[in-house]
Amino acid sequence: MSQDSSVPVSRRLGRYVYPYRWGAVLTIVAYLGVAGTELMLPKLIGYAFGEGFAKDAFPLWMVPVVLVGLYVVRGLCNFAGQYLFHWTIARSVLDFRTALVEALLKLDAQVYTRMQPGTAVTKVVNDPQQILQITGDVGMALLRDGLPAIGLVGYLFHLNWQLTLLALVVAPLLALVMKKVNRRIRLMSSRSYDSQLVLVNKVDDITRAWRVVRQFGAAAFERQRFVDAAQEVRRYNLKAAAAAAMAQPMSQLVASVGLSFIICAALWQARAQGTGVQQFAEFIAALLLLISKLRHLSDLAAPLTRASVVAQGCLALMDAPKEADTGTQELPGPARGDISMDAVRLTYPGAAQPALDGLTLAFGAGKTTALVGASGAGKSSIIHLLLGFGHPDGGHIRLDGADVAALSRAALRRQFAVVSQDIVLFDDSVAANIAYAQPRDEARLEQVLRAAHLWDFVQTLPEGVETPVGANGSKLSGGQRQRLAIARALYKDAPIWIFDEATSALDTESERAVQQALSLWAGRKTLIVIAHRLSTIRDADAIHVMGAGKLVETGTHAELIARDGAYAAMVRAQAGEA
Ligand SMILES: Nc1ncnc2c1ncn2[C@@H]1O[C@H](COP(=O)(O)OP(=O)(O)OP(=O)(O)O)[C@@H](O)[C@H]1O
Repeated sequence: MSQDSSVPVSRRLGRYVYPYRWGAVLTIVAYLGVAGTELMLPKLIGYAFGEGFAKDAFPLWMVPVVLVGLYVVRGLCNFAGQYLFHWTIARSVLDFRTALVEALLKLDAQVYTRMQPGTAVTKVVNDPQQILQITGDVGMALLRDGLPAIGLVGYLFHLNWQLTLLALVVAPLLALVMKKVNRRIRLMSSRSYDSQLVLVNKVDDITRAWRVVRQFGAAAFERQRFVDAAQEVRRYNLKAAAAAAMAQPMSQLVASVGLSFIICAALWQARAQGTGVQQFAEFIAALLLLISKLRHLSDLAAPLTRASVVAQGCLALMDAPKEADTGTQELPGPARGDISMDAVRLTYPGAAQPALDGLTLAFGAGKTTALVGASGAGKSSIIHLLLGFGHPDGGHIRLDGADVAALSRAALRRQFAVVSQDIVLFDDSVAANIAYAQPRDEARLEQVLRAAHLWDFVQTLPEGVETPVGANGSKLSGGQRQRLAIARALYKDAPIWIFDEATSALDTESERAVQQALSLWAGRKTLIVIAHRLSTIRDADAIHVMGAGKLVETGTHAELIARDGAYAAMVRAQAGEA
């Protein structure tokens, strides 16, 4: 949790508006200009009719000049007010969104396992605009109705301070009623917001899993799930609207109690002290005007509460645990690639069993080391720790003798190129996916495309290397996606290469690409291969066999076959399957 979580929401949002405060101030000035010209209009018309009938009055051409001039000034002020208002909001939203995406990029790995992509999209893209737009609109309405309300209170004091004080007696009652109404609005808005996130994630699921949905003929099922979730949103939105609709009648009810109270008191005062009817009428007229302003102000409670609920959602994302990057040590250049794990333990939050249970093993520099073992044995968890996505609960991991925990995450991750089980591609071109976040070098691009056996395929694409690959590479085949990921890893040219082989069978050409990539690097890079098909790793310098988070046995293929243990049994089992 960040320290910021104890700072009030309004103050935290204010930080994003503060740099553009002059925009806000000028907006107010512009709107004061609009109000000023509006006030001048009746005055000028009165003047024109009052003075204009005399023979030697002002020349007639002044009428259109002044009138049109006034409207021009009013129009300019109005335009400037709107423009400055949106300028301030847009700038603040940009900064707020940027801060949110920065937080998103630094989240702890565990947070991603809990958060659906739709939630992140809503919080980073939609919510900041909604929050600051509502807050801005409410601010403008406060200026429009709040300032005159304060003026009216002053005027009432001027007219009759005793009666005004009496009128203010209902203020605490009004505050109490509004507090109760607001609490209900907050509760319902918060439920509506949560249910809306559920709805967003349903759409996210439908889009992401469209193949599964169709395969299972589950369109009607998904539709119903969506409608159920949408019903929840509707229900809470209606409840929030009903709570908001209570604000005006309740505040008016309290005001009417106060008003009747005051009329009685004023009549009593008038009868006793003989106050004139005019003064009394003026007082009541001003009071009625004040009540009408309060009516508008009470309507602001609902949007403001909604904005505060949404803001809390965004700020919760900002406060979510960040990846700890306490290591400060840098590596001067590429690592040699000597990795050792010493009595490493890892238990994921909420897991009953440790994923790694006192694991001790090594990956030699420039060697090809394979990790094999049953599903869930802990192979990916080793990679998880090597890349610094998590921290061991016990033991040490060393890279070239340096404790990995002491290295900065950036220095550590620069040493690795990874082809993971789940290939993740960006909705961008072939080239952009390969030279991801790195300077583009055409010759190198061709070289890695050829090495990954993709060059010929890419030549057949309509736009060559500039062809978009679709959402997560959906326009490519499974094998092509895998080879693209290999090309990306080749392009990164890191000293340690991790290949987490997919369990699904590769087509022959992809398998050949994998084999060639492995042989291309064998002896030159430190290779860590998580293998499911043992044929891939026959030539490995060492094979670590894992079981239940522990190292079961280790050796070369020949040694392990000779030992006739777990590895030999796995080889026999796969030979039987083949
Ligand atoms: N984020 C997580 N939270 C909780 N438990 C996890 C998490 N990731 C993995 N596990 C658990 O840790 C154990 C080891 O998982 P790991 O992914 O390392 O196995 P693996 O050997 O790579 O399996 P596979 O060959 O199927 O990929 C499993 O029991 C798994 O359920």
